[in-house]
Amino acid sequence: MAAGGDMEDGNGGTEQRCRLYLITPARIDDLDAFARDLDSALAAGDVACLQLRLKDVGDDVIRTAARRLMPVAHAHGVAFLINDRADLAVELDADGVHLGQGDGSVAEARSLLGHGKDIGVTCHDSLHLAYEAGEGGADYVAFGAFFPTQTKETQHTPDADILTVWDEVTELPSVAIGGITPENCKTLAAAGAHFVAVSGAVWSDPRGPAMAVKAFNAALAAD
Ligand SMILES: Cc1ncc(COP(=O)(O)OP(=O)(O)O)c(N)n1
Ligand SMILES: Cc1ncsc1CCOP(=O)(O)O
Ligand SMILES: [Mg+2]
Repeated sequence: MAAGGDMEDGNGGTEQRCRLYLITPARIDDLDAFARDLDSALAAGDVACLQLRLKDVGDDVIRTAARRLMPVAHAHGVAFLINDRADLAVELDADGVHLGQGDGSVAEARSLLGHGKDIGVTCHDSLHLAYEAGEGGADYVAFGAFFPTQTKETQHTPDADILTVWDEVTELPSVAIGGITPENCKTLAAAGAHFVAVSGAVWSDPRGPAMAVKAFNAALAAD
């Protein structure tokens, strides 16, 4: 799905249907140390995508982080998306953008990014928002938060059934997000999620991010 990295979902013939989608912490104090952690995490197993999700920082901080981290992602064949900002995604030649309901339209992002890039849309617990995003030309829709999370204040807590319904009515990939761990991710994959988007359970794992990636891939591969 993306030029610089492989965001193909499992339906593309890979042996594992549901794949891991990583999201950076909202704040990265030591960029070089994070880049080393990222490199070891991506070397540890299959990851479809990394989303740079810095919050409450200036554009130059996002630019610096993207220029340091995108090459690491691409070295492992991992797509690199920017959160919120289609304009920066274009400027930085990222593989796409993730848009929340307040981050501008798919049409606007597509006019900036063109068709070779991935545009994802937050759809909370709403099939209506997902249909709207799909009709607008989104490349994936994201539902969540499925489990309690400390990473983001969320009002929406969908049931996993929404993933099954979505999988039955369309081939447009779905991403599940919110409090996902190696212990609970399989329920979402079994329900139909094409990707599980994860932040805290990887970057805050006391065993280190590489062991967390291994644990997720072991859980997602298990029957
Ligand atoms: C894959 C994925 N899904 C949902 C979100 C949340 O986006 P949004 O609602 O715009 O909230 P912020 O992440 O911008 O705080 C996401 N970033 N990625
Ligand atoms: C960005 C976002 N959107 C809904 S929940 C969430 C946080 C995901 O992070 P974590 O995997 O740590 O719960
Ligand atoms: Mg957003």
